[in-house]
Amino acid sequence: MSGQVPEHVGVLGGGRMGSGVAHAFLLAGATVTIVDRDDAAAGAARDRVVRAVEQSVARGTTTQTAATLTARLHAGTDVVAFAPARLVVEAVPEDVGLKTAALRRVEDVLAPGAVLATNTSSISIDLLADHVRRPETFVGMHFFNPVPASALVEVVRGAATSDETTDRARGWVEAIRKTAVVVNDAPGFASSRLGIAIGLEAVRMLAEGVAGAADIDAAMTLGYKHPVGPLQLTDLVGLDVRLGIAEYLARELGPRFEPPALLRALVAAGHLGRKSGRGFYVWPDGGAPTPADLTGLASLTGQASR
Ligand SMILES: NC(=O)c1ccc[n+]([C@@H]2O[C@H](COP(=O)([O-])OP(=O)(O)OC[C@H]3O[C@@H](n4cnc5c(N)ncnc54)[C@H](O)[C@@H]3O)[C@@H](O)[C@H]2O)c1
Repeated sequence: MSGQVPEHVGVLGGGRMGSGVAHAFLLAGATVTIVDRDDAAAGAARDRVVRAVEQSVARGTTTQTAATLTARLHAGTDVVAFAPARLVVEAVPEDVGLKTAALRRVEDVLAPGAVLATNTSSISIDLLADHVRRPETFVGMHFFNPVPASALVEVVRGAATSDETTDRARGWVEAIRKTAVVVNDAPGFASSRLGIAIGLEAVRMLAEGVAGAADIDAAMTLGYKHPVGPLQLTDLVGLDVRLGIAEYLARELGPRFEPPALLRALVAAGHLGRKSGRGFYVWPDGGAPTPADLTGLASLTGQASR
């Protein structure tokens, strides 16, 4: 296990998650190379990381200067730049075809022994491992959004991931001052599976009239010290996103993850949560959310609502 980050870290796809991963490894002392699909995307990725670095310096999260940190940041479009990396984290969009092609391209330039990690939030590690030549050095590193504010990384080991690869990934997570949980490859890993289970039950309770949205959320924030209640969290993540994950888990794990009719009705009505201004709550610009009136929609589901 390593208490240090690798000297060189590669990040494929410098979007929301990739730029966060790059920022975390830069702060921990690595030289970080981001590769994105074209010059514009690579430039945007670099700008995102530079902004995040400047914020960290302003907040006093690091004693290094922004200039020192960004001197170790590179962004481009050719995966050949990953050749010196001991770790590459893939963070391209959640699409099996895109990811398998990208992983193969990266593996072609990596030195034997380098670890190739994927930040997939739902795709099976074993499924992706079927497309790489060295599955023993392939592992999931599931970062959470936003990366700088999140304390957790799920290290997801596939059937072929070696103990050494798992230990190195766990050590690197600790070196960027986050906590690793090691999870065997399974649909939804640990975090999404538990989070969705609570979220779906909260929607069913709302539809059955057990309690209103604010009371259901308070039961978890005050009763269980969750930072956000399950219905408000569903609004923040996006009802459409959570519906997609629930459908996937229902296919993989059975009917206990079947999405409630109320969730489907809200998505069909375009009530997707904060991003559309309305979900289980109404989200006024700059104001505090208030529980939405779901009477009409709940009746569409054929279930009682209060
Ligand atoms: N957003 C989240 O909350 C979250 C949380 C955990 C994990 N994830 C996972 O992280 C991954 C990335 O998600 P995101 O939200 O950062 O997406 P994003 O759309 O913000 O970023 C994707 C990046 O990949 C780049 N890209 C696309 N095709 C590419 C290619 N062929 N080669 C190189 N770069 C390419 C895009 O230009 C973009 O910069 C997904 O697998 C997602 O499931 C997302």
